Parts: sequence; structure tokens; C-alpha cells
Amino acid sequence: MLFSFNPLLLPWQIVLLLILLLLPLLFRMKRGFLNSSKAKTRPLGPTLAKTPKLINPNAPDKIDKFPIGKRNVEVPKGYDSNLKIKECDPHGGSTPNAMTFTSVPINADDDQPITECFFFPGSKEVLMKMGRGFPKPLRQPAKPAFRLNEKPGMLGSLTSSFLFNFFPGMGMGLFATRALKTGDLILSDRPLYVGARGVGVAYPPSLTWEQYQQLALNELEKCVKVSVMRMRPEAKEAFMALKNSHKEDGSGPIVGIIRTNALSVDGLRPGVKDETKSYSAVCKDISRLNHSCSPNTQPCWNLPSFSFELFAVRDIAAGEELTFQYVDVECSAAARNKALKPYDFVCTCAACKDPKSDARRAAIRSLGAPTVYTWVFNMMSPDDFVSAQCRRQLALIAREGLEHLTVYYDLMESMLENYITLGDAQEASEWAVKMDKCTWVDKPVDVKALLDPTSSAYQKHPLWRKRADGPRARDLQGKMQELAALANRDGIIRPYAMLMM
Ligand SMILES: C[S@@+](CC[C@H](N)C(=O)[O-])C[C@H]1O[C@@H](n2cnc3c(N)ncnc32)[C@H](O)[C@@H]1O
Repeated sequence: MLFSFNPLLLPWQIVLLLILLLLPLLFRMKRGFLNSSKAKTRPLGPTLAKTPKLINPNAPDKIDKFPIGKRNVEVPKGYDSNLKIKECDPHGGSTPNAMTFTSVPINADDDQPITECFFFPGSKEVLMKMGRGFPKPLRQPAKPAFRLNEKPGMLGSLTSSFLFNFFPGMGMGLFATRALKTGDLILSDRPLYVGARGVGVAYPPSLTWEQYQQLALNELEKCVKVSVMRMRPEAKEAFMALKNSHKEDGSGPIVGIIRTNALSVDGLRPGVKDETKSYSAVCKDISRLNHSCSPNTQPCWNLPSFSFELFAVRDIAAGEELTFQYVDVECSAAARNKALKPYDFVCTCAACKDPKSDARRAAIRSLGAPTVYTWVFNMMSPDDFVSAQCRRQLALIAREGLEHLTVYYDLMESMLENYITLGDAQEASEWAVKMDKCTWVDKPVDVKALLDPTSSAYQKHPLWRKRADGPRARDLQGKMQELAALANRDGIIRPYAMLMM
């Protein structure tokens, strides 16, 4: 019927015939194109292809973590991306929808440390906006403050270099070479490497989740290898000498080192809100810091100098080991050790061994810093209401060695404001001095003008003598006290019980 010789139907019959004849040809062309080496190649360098979408319906809809523990997963043949590297313009910006390899600084002097970077689009532009003087020279303390040493294992000081091989303990660690004061700068370290925490890899439906994870690890290894190959010989040697606690979970040698030693760097992916916004940074020295649940230092990212600055968060004795926290340390010892699993050690710090520490940390976690604002005109509460609470909490935090927490700084600020409202510039200035030493705090309050108790900045402060001078408040206080005394006499309510209302 379709192809009868009815002259009226002839034109569309011809078109249909042509389509049928051409169809196998089109089909062959399409398959041929997809099979070509061009389609399979995901060029690296300036153009690491578009981040492919997850196409497996079983893919978790959140960003998952790489595996830990012993694993031996093979990715079936044919899934390799066969990455190709191309040169890019070092002075140019990012390529849209592509990853960028770049160095910071681009033209370094021989004695200037260099970071090799593996960036998402947009990050290079953040650095380009930093202006001509970027990156600023590294700040260093006047006298060297640390050394890298072997950390004795179970055999303590008896552990010689020979025995060290059999009882490795924590491996290497950083130690203070002199007594350090709270807030002292210990060192600045421009990372050897800063790069993406993962790359988008297509998830073919034919792979299991474990195979996909392995594929993603393999792809990331290929990318980060490019950065390591770009390093100067001595930087490459320092990088490859770092500890690797991911030798058996499918991580390649470079990804393993990154997973063991990386600190996170924020602020280089403007507008990106989820956890992929941060990058992994690996440093020559700071990556040698061991973990403690009561850390005595804090590394702070300093974008203008493109470096981590390490600060003492409390006084540190000469010879003491320098530490920082790898995980959230306000939670219980069990939760901390679970989070530390990727680092392949069990923490034996004093807090982990003290059965009462969990309760103290739970209290620290639940208490915020009391604010002066609800108390300042509340004459039902005593003058030391805020300061007594603050002192208790500050002592609890110091007892647990958690001075790095933001709440510790917030408590000092409440103390400062407390004494300002009471008109006690002498006491207030002592807290201003303490706050000023918290060099590790992100966005600190400017207290410079309040360091001197005789400064006119006190009289100009909006809270100055607000509690001490409030005549109406004083009047109210008298009334409230009368009321409280009455209530107490009548056995209705005790004055301090009224404070809680
Ligand atoms: C970032 S590296 C720290 C430097 C490392 N010790 C070295 O020799 O280079 C992390 C590794 O150090 C070891 N480590 C860190 N803190 C530790 C601790 N508190 N107790 C035992 N081992 C620790 C673990 O092997 C961990 O995977």
C-alpha cells in the first residue's frame, strides 16, 4: 500500500524512501562519532571537559565521601577517561566549565615558595582581583619557633631511629623550640598544593557504587598528578615524603597524601554554598602537625599572602608538641574517634582518656556566651551575674584545652562589655588585652582603642556605665529588692529564684 504507484502519493513516498535509505547511514555516523577518540577524550589542563552529570539513577543525591578502610575494587576496562593535558595561558582566566591548573605566584623568584593549584572555574579570577602585590610576602616570627621531629612511639624517649621503624608512633610532628605566648605567630606556610576536593565524573549505570567511587578516585589521581608534576623538584620531594594513611582504600599515592594531610581553604569559590566550596591544601610544615582534642595551635588561612599562618592559642612551653584538631572536638571521645577513622589512628590524648571530659565538653557545647544586653537594666540580677557565668565557662573551656573555640573569644567580649557597663575601665582593659592576643580569631573585634584604661574611647563607648549610672534602673533595683525581700519574708519566692523568670 505504502509504495503503490498512485501518482498523487508520489512526492511523500519519495521523501520517505530517501529517509529509510539514509537512516542506516545516519545511525552509523552517530555511533562512529561517539566511538571516536575525540568523544572519549576528556582533555585536562585548561579544559578538563564539562563536569558530567551523574547519570545513574542509583547515585546518591548528595556529595558522598571517598571510601576508607581496606578495599580492592576494580573498575571494568573501558571506563578510563584517557585524559589529555593542554597548555593554558598562565596570565589568562579560567576556561568556562573547565578545571584550571595554575601556580601562585605565576612568576616566582627562586627563593619564593610556589603553590600548585587545581581550580574550579572562577577561583583564578578571585586571585587575579587581588591586585599587583599578590601574593604578599610571608610573615615569619623574629626567631624560629618550631622544628620537625620524630614523635616517640610506645617506647617513649628510648625510641631510636632504628626502633622508630618498628614502633612508628605518630610519625613526625612539630615541636616548639622556645616558649611561646598566646597569640604568637609560629610560622607561615604557603601550601605546596591547593586543589579541588573531588572532580565530577560520570556515573555509568553499569557500575556499582563501589566501582564508581574507585573510578572517581582514579580520575582525581590523574588530575592531581598534573599538579605534582608541575612542582619544583624539592617541593615534589617534600610532598611525596608526607604521610599517607590511605594506602589500602583505593586512593592513588597522591590522593592518599592529600586525604591524610589536607587542610581546607575557603573563600576561593564565590557564590558556591555547599561543601564543595572549599579546596584541599597540603603544606610542607603545617601538614606535619599531629592531632589533639585539646589543640594548642590554630592554622589560619591568609588569602593576601596565600598562606596558612599558625598561631599559639595558649602559652606553650619550649619542647612541647604543637597540635591542632583534625575534627570537631566539642563532641564525645567516641564521636571524635569515629571522625578520626580516615586518619587511621586512635587518639590517646588526655581528653580521650578522661571519663569526665565528655560531660564537660557537652556543657561547653550547650552554653553560649551570656550577653550583657538582657542583664544591663535587669536590676533583679546581681552586678556579677554575667561575669560569674563567663568566668565559669572560660575556666571550663581552659580546663578542656579548647581555647581555639569561637565561644572562648565571645566570652571575653562579654567580660569586656560587662566591665564597660559597670564603668570599670581597668578591668575592661584587661579583657581587651586578652582579646587582642587572639590572633587566630576570624573577624576579630577591634579593641585597640580599649587596651589603655585611661583612653577616652571608654567614655565614648555606647555601653559606658550603662548599668552603673542608670538612675531609673537604680530606682528599679531598689524597688525590686524590696519586692524580693518581701517575697522572701512571706516565703512566696526566693529572690534568686526570681532571677530565673
Ligand atoms: C597530617 S599527618 C601528621 C604528620 C604525621 N605524623 C607525619 O609523620 O607526617 C596525619 C597522620 O599523623 C598521624 N597522627 C596524627 N595525629 C596523631 C595522634 N594524635 N595520634 C597518633 N597518630 C597521629 C596519623 O598517622 C595520621 O594519619
